[in-house]
Amino acid sequence: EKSAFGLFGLGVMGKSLARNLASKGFDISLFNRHVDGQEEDVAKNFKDEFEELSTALAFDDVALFVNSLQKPRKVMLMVNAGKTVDGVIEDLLPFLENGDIIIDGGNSNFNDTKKRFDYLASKNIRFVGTGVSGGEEGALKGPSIMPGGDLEAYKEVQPYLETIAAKDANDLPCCTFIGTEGSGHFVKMVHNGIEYVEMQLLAEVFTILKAKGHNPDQIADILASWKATTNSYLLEITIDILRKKEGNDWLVNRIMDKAGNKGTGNWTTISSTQLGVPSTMITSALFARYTSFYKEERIEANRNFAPNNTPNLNFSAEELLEAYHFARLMNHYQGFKLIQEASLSNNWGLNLSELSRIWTNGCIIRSDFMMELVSIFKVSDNLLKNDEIIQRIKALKPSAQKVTSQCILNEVAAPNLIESISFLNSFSVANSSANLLQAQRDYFGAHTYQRNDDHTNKFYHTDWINN
Ligand SMILES: O=C(O)[C@H](O)[C@@H](O)[C@H](O)[C@H](O)COP(=O)(O)O
Repeated sequence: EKSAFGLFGLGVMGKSLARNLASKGFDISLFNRHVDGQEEDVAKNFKDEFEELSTALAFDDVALFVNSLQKPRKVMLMVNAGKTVDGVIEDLLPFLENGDIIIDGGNSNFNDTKKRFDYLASKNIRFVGTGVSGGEEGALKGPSIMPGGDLEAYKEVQPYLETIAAKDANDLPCCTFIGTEGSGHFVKMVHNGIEYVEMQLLAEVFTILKAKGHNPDQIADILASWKATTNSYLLEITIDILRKKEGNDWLVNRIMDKAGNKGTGNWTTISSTQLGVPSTMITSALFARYTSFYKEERIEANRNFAPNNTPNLNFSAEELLEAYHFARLMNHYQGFKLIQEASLSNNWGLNLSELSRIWTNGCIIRSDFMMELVSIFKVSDNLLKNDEIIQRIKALKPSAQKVTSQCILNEVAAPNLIESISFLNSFSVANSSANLLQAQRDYFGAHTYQRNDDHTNKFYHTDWINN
């Protein structure tokens, strides 16, 4: 009996997706290469480990794996992003036939996905570049899935992806065709950018509440009280993490404060600069991770610059919650703005309401606020033009100003919270000082400028030195 679906690559996510597919009754084939120097047959051992995989077929030979699949073959790659994907595609190609489908479910760069889409199309192989979010547990119980590329090919794999996906509040799959080319991986990339900020904001709340003298358990209690107002998956896991003890100490206190990253936040920042979109929150969250890596220099800088008095932060936990929520609003505004701009510049025609719907469950940034965005984006694509959001920002801004200004005065590190209010301050200036930048550029480089009393597209140059 041939398998209906092939899963290539049994890392953390691959294993979870395989068990998810099998538990939904799909006949699947599994492939994992031999790990160098190890006799172990990864796929076979994995299959034998779980009841739900009893009917699955396991392979470490590419030809046998491909041959075990029904036509058109559907092969989902769950391998590391980058060159590995191209290598695996080259390994598969000799055994695939016209019309077969490759799905790349890793965190691939959307530019690579576009190239692979075109390359494989030239060989009559159909390609679906799909974002998969939810981590190990999400992939097992129901991730959020963001497929993009070949719509007809998507229709062939839709039953598998939609069946394993998380379900939204109306029991609809958190999986929808995003758009052509690398659009699926693009929105997954920005999902991760938004994720970076959500995590950084919680880290800054942790910093502030520590500076106010609270221990991790007390901070977990405060965050738990916030769930009623604005719950999210990341808030919930942060509470669990802060409660985790190791002996008499909290485990979090034993973890080295150097935050890693695997590239998606970096790519989001690069895309923002290329598209000319001020994703200042994502960039500052990424740079906060980079700053954390300068551990030795930070210790030295702490000796030279840090104040030796106890911070005097006289704002309430309620005001901190409002500042946190204000910053989350700015984060989601910037993230969806980047997606909207990329959609326009690539002609992807992305639907922000549908995108926020598939992010209401399964993914890392699922939250109560994301649930609201589904209906908000039905009204307008721009959060800062939505009446209800405008009123909410106005109501939250005083606390954001109070919390961030006191963090600055007390030298408490809160770059993302501070960036959120700084961004709105800049973004809500009708007449900014960019006119001086234009004059300076024209002064030293004759770069010309437009005049605000001439509404044609005319550009002017002034000889600032001789006249
Ligand atoms: O949506 C998800 O399931 C996660 O985002 C997942 O994709 C992964 O955990 C990130 O890649 C972590 O990214 P960093 O290693 O860059 O923090």
